[in-house]
Amino acid sequence: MSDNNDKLIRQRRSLSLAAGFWLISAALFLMAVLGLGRLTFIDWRDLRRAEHAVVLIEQLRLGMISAEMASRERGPANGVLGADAPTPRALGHSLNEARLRTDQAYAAFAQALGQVSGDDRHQSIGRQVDGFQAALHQARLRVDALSAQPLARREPEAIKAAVDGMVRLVRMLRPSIMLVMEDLQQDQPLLSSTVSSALLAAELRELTGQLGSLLTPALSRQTALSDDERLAIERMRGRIGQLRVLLTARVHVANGASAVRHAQERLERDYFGRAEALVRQVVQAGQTDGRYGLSTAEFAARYVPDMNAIIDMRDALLAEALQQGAALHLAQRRAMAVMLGMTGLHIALIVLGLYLMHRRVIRPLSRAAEALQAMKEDRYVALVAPVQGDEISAVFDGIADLQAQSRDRRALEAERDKLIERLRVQSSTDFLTSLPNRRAFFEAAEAEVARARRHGFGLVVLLLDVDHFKRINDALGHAVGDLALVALTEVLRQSVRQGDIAARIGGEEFVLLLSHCEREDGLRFAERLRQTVASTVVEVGSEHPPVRMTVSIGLADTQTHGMNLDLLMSRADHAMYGAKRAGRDRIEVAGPA
Ligand SMILES: Nc1nc2c(ncn2[C@@H]2O[C@H](COP(=O)(O)OP(=O)(O)OP(=O)(O)O)[C@@H](O)[C@H]2O)c(=O)[nH]1
Repeated sequence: MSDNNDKLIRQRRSLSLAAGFWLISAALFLMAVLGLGRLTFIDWRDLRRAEHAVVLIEQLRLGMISAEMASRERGPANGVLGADAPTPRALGHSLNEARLRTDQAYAAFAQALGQVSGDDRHQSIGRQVDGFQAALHQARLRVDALSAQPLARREPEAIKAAVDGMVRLVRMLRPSIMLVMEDLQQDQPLLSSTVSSALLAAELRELTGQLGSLLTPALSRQTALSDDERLAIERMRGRIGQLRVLLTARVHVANGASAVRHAQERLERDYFGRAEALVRQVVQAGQTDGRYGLSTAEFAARYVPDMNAIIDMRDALLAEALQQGAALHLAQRRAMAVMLGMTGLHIALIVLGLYLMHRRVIRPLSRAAEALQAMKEDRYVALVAPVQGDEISAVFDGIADLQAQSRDRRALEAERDKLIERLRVQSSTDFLTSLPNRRAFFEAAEAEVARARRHGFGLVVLLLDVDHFKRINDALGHAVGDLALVALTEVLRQSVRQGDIAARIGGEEFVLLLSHCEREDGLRFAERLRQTVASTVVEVGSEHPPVRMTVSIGLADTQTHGMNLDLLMSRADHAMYGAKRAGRDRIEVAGPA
């Protein structure tokens, strides 16, 4: 029993299945949300990077165009520096247009850089923007001041300084472009390789421009090249050659788009074919007699258009990078959409799974547990399975069977108990008079003797026997005898007090145990009883005359005979026979044994 109680207490202390389920559900849900949230965040970050890459490529494009325009501005600037003052109208006009283009390109670049603000790197870009604008202004002032002087008074060093000032401008743009490039390299290494090829093309454009500028002084003089000029030109051609190899290798390795390959073919044909041949021709002439057979303007008219192939190459590479960026962006958006869809589906599945688990397993199990618990207290809770035909419904069917069996068992037990009670009553009751029988009398009398012994009160035993009862039977029949016995029983019942015991212990033999009673009182009671019986007339129907009875009574008491039921009974019996012997219808008090 105590083992069972312990088990019950342990069960109550442990977490219930439903509470455990909610706890695990919450943990599972949280883990799913965190895990999927993290994956979604990674996809979102990649998407932002892809978006950002497109912005960076655009910045680089604008940066390269700014460098190109600054480089292009050198053409009309050189023209103005080579022409006598006042500057011819057409030259001045084309210089102004070139300057406007540089300004516009640079303004667009600076604005694009300004869009990405905040961190230190972009603050340093801001400083570089300011520095470039100041240098541009200075370089232009120098060109303007020099071109305002007559040609003859312009010192070659001053011209060189003015030209160098313009060349330096392009170099000044490089740090800003490289900062953006670094960002791109970090975010999208694949794209950065295409963009760095475009940077190589832009660099090539710059060097080819500078090569043109190196040839221009000798062409305008129409004299042979000086040693310094030849050295500078060869160096420049060497660097251009290196860039060509690098660019070709990159395009080859990257196996670029057809637009890039076409641009490269054009580059080989236009610049490295025609323009390079022109340069070779000029250099050869410059190494001998300086008879070039063409003026600066004629050289520029043939050389500069072929340089456009380099810009086309750069733009094709940039377009390719932008396309790659857009494809990457699209792929990331798709990945993001798929991830969001999967996340939603995942969470929905988890919620659905938990809901079904709760509805179909946890809640029915709790109900089953309640029903089983209630069955112990004889309460029968009806169970309806959420789904028919599954394991839970089988459990519910089993519980319903158990409930039915339990109900039947309880009913049988109740019936059995009633039967036992009836048998118990029957086994201790005389069937004719309904008085306690001999066995029941002794049981009750023993208990009363024990109580009297404990509390010290007295008892009196009266043993009654109907006088000549056989005669009534013989004369009037057994049935009349029975009626007489029932009438006598009624007299006895009405005579005794509550707490006294009246019983039938033989055929026409009765006993009374008077509680809290001493001998004298018992004797008075017996006398009254004897008289009552003697005066009782028993009507036994119209066929027979009424019956009268007398009784002989033997009296024993605890004061005289002690607290011993057997002794009291035998002494009372003895006294009763004494009364019979003495003539009947009398009372005999038993003397000490
Ligand atoms: N009708 C009826 N008679 C019973 C019952 N039990 C015992 N008897 C009868 O009671 C009579 C008892 O007779 P006896 O023992 O000879 O005694 P008695 O005739 O009463 O004479 P004394 O006792 O000597 O006065 C018998 O005839 C029994 O058959 C009963 O339940 N019903």
